[in-house]
Amino acid sequence: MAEYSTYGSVAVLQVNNPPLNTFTRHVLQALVSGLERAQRDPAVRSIVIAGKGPTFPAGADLEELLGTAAAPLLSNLRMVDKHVDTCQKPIVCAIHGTALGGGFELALASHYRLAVPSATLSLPEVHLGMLPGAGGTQRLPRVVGVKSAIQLITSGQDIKAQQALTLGLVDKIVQGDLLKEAVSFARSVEGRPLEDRRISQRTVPDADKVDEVVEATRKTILRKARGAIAPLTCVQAIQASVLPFAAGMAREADLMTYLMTSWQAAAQQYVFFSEREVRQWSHPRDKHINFRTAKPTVIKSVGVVGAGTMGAGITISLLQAGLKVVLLEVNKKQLDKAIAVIQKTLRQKSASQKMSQLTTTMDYSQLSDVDMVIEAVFENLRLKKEVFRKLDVITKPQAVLASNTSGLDIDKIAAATKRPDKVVGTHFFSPANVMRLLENIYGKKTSAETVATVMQLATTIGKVGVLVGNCAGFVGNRMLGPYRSEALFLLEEGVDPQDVDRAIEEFGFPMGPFRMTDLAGNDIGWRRRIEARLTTEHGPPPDTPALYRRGDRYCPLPDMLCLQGRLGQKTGAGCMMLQEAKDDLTENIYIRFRTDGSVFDLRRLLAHTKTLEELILDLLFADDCALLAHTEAALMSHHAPSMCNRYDPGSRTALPDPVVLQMIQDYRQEHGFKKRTISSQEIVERCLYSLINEGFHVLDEGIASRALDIDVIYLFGYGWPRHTGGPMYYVERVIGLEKLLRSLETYSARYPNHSHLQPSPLLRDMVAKGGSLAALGTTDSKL
Ligand SMILES: C/C=C(\C)C(=O)SCCNC(=O)CCNC(=O)[C@H](O)C(C)(C)COP(=O)(O)OP(=O)(O)OC[C@H]1O[C@@H](n2cnc3c(N)ncnc32)[C@H](O)[C@@H]1OP(=O)(O)O
Repeated sequence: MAEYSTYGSVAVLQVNNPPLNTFTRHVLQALVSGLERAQRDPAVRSIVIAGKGPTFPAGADLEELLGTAAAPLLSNLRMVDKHVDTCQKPIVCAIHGTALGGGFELALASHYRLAVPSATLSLPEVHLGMLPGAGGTQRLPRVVGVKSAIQLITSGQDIKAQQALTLGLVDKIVQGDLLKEAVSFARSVEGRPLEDRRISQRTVPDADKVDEVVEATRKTILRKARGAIAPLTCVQAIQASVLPFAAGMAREADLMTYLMTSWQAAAQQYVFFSEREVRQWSHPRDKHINFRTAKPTVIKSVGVVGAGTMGAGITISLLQAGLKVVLLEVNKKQLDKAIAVIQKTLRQKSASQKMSQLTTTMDYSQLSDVDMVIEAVFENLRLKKEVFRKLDVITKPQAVLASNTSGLDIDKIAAATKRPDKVVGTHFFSPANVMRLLENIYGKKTSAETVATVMQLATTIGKVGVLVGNCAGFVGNRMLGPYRSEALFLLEEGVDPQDVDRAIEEFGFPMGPFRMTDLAGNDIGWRRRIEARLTTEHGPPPDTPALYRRGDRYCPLPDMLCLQGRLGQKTGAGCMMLQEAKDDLTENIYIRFRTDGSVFDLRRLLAHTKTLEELILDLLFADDCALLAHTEAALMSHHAPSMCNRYDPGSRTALPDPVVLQMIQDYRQEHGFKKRTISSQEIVERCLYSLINEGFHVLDEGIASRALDIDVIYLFGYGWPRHTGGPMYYVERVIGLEKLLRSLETYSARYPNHSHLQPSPLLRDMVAKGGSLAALGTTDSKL
């Protein structure tokens, strides 16, 4: 637990609790015993505290902190820190790996800190809905000042050793053998006065500005917190650091109790474990196939087909993980553009050496030797099948073939090959090198080995991989469907788009449904609806009622907006940016017409905006697959007006567009909708409850195996607010399943033709039998 040894006058205490040396009550008791022994021994004149194995303590043991042992654990930690702080012999912390939370707090209570260059320090408690409750909020500001302490504690960000040295958090960076250096350093400071080494005895450098600093940062913290209570509570604790140390500690302890007993802390700790639990996957249809039984194929090289935004992002992720990549793109200009983006991103990350692992090509035969291919071409089933047919012939028989699709049928794609067992879906989220989620989709014939391979790939490239079944939209986008529909129905009834967005953003989403579709591109859903024959590129299908499709209520507003060329924010601009974007546009439009054998005069085109929209449509639905890649490029640089908002040049701030508001008003009048005032609560409930209700269907059908899989998908792919634990956790632990059922019953009685508001049979069953989502398919008792 804490190994004791002496090197002459130096006692060394090494925390030994693999794998991360986290603090349990027993570890802390062992540390206290070690400290007492060293203090008692007259031959010992200094003490070194270090971590055995790969790291310095990574903080309190969360499993213990979640249970009934939380209070004793915390009080033990505070006691250890007090022992260390007040010790009459100098204590040196030797830091390697990650000194996190309580580990970093122990280091701050010590008199000296040495670190290896690769060490990372941080106080990440805010991500767990807590604050650094063992003196972190009191000692850190005494070193770095209130302003920096607020920044570091409310973000929970990593501090690399060099930065820690600059901030005065570390006294020395050690290049060689850390323990040896720490022992000799400890020996060198023996007998020196300790008073100025005790951080607790220092004053906060910017104490006179504390109120000013808090006032200046409060608004930003509140905005970033999106409803989480921990960040502002951390600030309150930091504010108390200007008080005498003991008073500040008492304030910290009170605020810690408040947070520790909040539902938000429980939700965020659930998120922590769920993020890791998804790695322990099992096949929803056959539990014998799981992370323990299925062996992944070793992947060393990956082909990426398509160098659009997604393909480039995926390539960056793979290169950053040290994999070899062959990037294939049939369009030379697009390929060059992607190479420039990849180069720039890797350079920003100081990882330019990774470029040597990249081969770019326009020739499919270059993929003959890769272990796996990720296809990332335009979202079009015909095109994807064509690509898979080619890949099946060219790649080695054992290569895994993955499709980056956001909702197309994996079985249909697999059927284009003679190796359906090796075909799988890998749904990356945009930007693919930034977003953590990877939704992995198995088809009917996908083998256990292939599933294990893509789940392993997620871990290798630092993503959170979640295994799901095959259905339209998989888990994430399928659940988003009812949410979007309900948002549109709210427009019909009298809410303006920005009011729907505001209510959802107040709940904690970074973006409401309309800003989100504006950003992603409204044409994506439109194309999908056209493929599903719910609409056409010219308007509703003939002989179709305007507000119904196949017996279901349908809101045609987004189709109407797309028909007017309101395709989305794309590169962040509305009509006003169109003029400034001419050059890019010229290039892409030129490509398209060269393929046609003709050259088009863009200036004439811009003079007739309608013609431009027609051209975009023409490109979108072009039969020639080769054109589709150009289409994506053309659309990316086409600064079309957004669906519901306008955007000032260079800004991402959505402004309500009077044109759209008028259009919605005319629409309400035409279809006899009577405008009524709708509360934010109703907006949030109807949108989110219909999404969650779909989650119950997804579980019922075995598309997701566990509620936590859905939560992780929403947390890491869709911006669901982390402090609520995810949609399924939130509804079970905060709202209550019974209340969800009653609300859905009320809304579905009021809107009998909104099918997604009809409570799912699984929900009804659970409420009737008192079942629990947490227990459904969960493999681990931690949660
Ligand atoms: C009051 C509160 C106080 C005083 C605190 O200290 S709160 C805790 C502060 N510390 C943290 O928040 C650290 C959390 N852990 C991490 O950030 C990471 O685990 C890591 C950076 C330390 C290591 O990352 P990585 O190498 O990727 O490993 P994993 O994240 O996969 O973790 C390996 C297994 O260890 C379990 N784990 C990690 N941290 C803790 C912890 N603090 N308590 C208990 N268990 C922890 C994690 O769940 C993994 O378990 P398995 O999934 O393998 O079963």
